[in-house]
Amino acid sequence: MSQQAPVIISSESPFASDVFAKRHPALIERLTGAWPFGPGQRKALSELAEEGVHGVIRPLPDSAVDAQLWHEWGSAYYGRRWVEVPFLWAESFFYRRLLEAASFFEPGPWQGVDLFAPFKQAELAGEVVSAEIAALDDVADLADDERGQALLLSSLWGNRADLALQITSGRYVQASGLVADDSERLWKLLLSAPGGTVALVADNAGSEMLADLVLIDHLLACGLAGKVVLHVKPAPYYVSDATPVDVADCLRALLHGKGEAQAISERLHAAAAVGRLQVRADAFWCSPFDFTVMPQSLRDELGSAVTIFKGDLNYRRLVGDRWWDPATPFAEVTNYFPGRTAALRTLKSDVVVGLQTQQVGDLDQAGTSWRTSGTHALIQVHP
Ligand SMILES: O=P(O)(O)OC[C@@]1(O)O[C@H](CO)[C@@H](O)[C@@H]1O
Repeated sequence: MSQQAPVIISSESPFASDVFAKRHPALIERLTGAWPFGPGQRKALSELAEEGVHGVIRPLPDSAVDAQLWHEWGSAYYGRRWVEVPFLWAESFFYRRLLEAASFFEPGPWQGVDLFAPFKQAELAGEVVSAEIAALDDVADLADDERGQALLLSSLWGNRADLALQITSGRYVQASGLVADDSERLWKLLLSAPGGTVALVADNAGSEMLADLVLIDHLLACGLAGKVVLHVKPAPYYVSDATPVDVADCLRALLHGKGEAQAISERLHAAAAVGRLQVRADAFWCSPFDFTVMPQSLRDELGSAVTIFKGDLNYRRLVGDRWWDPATPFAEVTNYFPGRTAALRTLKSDVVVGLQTQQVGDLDQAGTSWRTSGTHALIQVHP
């Protein structure tokens, strides 16, 4: 890479500043409304809300399971205001502190309880998901390549169903357009190594995971993938990020859907039983770093697969959460990554690469918040 762009510090970005000033306090308010938390948890949550807006970053208590790790990871940041440190690190630590406040890792009744479950479950039981499940019967009649493209786009736009984004922006945002579309290259890549391993690094549960599972079924059924490894988060994170339980919930929703949905769920269960579909939840996915410091074991694993990264956060971590010139080639910033890579992402933060300068000018002129509102999306592939 010729030159690294500066890392995004939240105070330099109106979008990132708002995440701390508005999104996090609103989320904490919703959580306190959704759970019968006791006084200790309520106090910890309201202190976290206050700290995020007016205070300085406090470390985890020494008694926390991973206190030592986070003490190291954040040594340069404790005692500073949340918006004055790298956005990527601070958001990740916020979600870790949220779990601490809700006693997620502590032995006791709240241990392992997904505090975002009420929101995830409401989405899965909602009309959007029912309509998606019903529509699968029509998609099944399409020719293979047409069906593949329809499922790829549905997995891509499923990323708009982001519960963190909805907390401050209302329900679903209207889709607008693709600012980069390497989908043809992605199909060529998959066709060039049929029967290989595809790694799908997932983002959100619910509607998006449902679409991801349907795409995975297609890749396995057409022989484009011999095996799919579905990477999810080991713990609740960024509100709607999928965990293994969310994968199981989506498979169950498909199973109860009858018709093609039921058939997909049965095929995926069968694939899981023989190891053709594997679910992995590596601790690295909840760490506050970009993928340049990915552990060697994960690098090796993804290096021999075609890896599809879903969503905004994975994009920020793949290209680096930096103030890139949007015309910087995607290949240049992902060159360090060991394998063949695709990013499927709706744009929900400042970071973007691989666009044309003229195109960026036109988008800026249109006056919309195209980089952060989830109205635009991209499919980028390397090599
Ligand atoms: O990874 P996802 O679910 O697509 O998006 C995560 C997100 O909602 O969280 C961050 C702000 O809180 C942004 O990067 C992005 O908007």
